[in-house]
Amino acid sequence: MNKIELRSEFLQSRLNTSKQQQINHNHQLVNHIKQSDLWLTAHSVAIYLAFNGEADISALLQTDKLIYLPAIKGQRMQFQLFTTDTVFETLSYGLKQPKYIDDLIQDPIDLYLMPLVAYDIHGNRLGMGGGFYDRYFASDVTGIRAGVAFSSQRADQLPVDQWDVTLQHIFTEQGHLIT
Ligand SMILES: Nc1nc2c(c(=O)[nH]1)N(C=O)[C@@H](CNc1ccc(C(=O)N[C@@H](CCC(=O)O)C(=O)O)cc1)CN2
Ligand SMILES: Nc1ncnc2c1ncn2[C@@H]1O[C@H](COP(=O)(O)OP(=O)(O)OP(=O)(O)O)[C@@H](O)[C@H]1O
Repeated sequence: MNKIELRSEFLQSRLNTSKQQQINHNHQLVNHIKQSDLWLTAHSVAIYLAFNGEADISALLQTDKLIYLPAIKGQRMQFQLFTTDTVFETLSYGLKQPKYIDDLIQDPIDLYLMPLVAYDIHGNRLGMGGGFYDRYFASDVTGIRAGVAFSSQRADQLPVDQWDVTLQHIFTEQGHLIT
């Protein structure tokens, strides 16, 4: 299967999980993340606001760490510091994000927790198809790349394009996988 077929299949299967199951899995996921050395040693962490049935780790917003959220404009994505003053906007397809700040200088971030549509145990990642994370990491970015997903989003072997950026870690409700 190609990426487009895999994406539609995994997006569909993600929507088939019951509400209660999702709540349980989100809770387990957040606990695995919070117990990990990755989280414990990071000062600044990029997370995301779940949409479209993604694993919801927004409980991590309540922390002493510096939390960053992605904001997109055109083809660009940057990570903006989340504070009590953060103003949000909702994009046409229902994605909520901090209002994009023009001419922002990107702070370095220790740990990136990324949403995904599917992953494999080699650390390959299939996203929404916008290429936002791939383009972001194509420029010199330090920081650890970790994917966040339900274990049902695991694929046997994803197709890989030359621009694809791999995951060094994956968190699911079942635990923490190092690729
Ligand atoms: N929660 C979350 N935030 C995120 C991402 C993500 O995957 N999840 N992104 C990771 O990249 C960026 C947003 N990326 C996106 C990439 C593609 C589409 C997209 O396919 N939009 C379709 C309409 C969607 C639909 O309803 O089918 C479109 O523009 O036509 C949306 C967002 C930044 N923030
Ligand atoms: N480094 C890059 N430079 C230019 N274009 C890129 C780069 N990385 C990805 N792209 C473009 O982004 C598009 C989407 O790529 P892909 O299908 O792998 O996205 P994805 O990883 O699923 O999405 P996302 O990263 O937003 O979650 C591709 O058509 C590709 O041309």
